[in-house]
Amino acid sequence: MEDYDYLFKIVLVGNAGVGKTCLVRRFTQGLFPPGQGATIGVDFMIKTVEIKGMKVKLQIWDTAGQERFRSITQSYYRSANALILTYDITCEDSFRCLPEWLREIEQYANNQVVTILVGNKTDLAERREVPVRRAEEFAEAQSMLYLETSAKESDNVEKLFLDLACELIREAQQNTLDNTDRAPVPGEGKPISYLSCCSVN
Ligand SMILES: Nc1nc2c(ncn2[C@@H]2O[C@H](COP(=O)(O)OP(=O)(O)OP(=O)(O)O)[C@@H](O)[C@H]2O)c(=O)[nH]1
Repeated sequence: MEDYDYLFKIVLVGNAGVGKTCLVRRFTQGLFPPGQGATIGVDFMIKTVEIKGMKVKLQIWDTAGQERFRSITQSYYRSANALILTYDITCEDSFRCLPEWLREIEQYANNQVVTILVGNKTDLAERREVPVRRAEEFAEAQSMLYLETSAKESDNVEKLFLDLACELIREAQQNTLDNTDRAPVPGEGKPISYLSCCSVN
């Protein structure tokens, strides 16, 4: 027996140094690690949360932002249910690279993937280089959700992962409904569980 109702795979992508590892560590372990080194390849963490009485297991994959790991990290996109596309609000460069990340997503992720744009490091407001409005417009144009966070101050980090989990549950339930509503095609087999629950012994 599985000990959860839903299992979702979430992958974080974005330039090196934007704070992907810190976001994951803050959410899964409740800490902001000092002197966090660059991620090598990919890292993996699990956290189970409870949403509306359901156990939701989140498999969180933290990918390296450095270009040299790109061929490894791309292979993790395919099976992702959600992608957290992260930039640093104090680093214009990390925002300017977003179209490049979107091309990667388009090429390697499945077309059902839920993508959220995250501007991290809001605690460094005095060093902000990317205005909120600009990021909002970019996210809207790309049909992405958008949120700003601070892994350091723990601002919006819990909200980021829980909102994403809620959205994934909503989509999963919608897909189940769509499949259940589908009229049976003549000759198409029915699942055994359906037949057995209707049989009279
Ligand atoms: N002030 C501030 N610093 C942050 C925040 N998040 C991360 N940092 C710092 O940014 C630097 C990079 O953080 P990481 O989490 O390693 O960044 P990353 O995106 O995982 O980097 P790669 O593994 O190289 O892709 C570290 O020095 C962190 O301490 C934040 O919310 N606020």
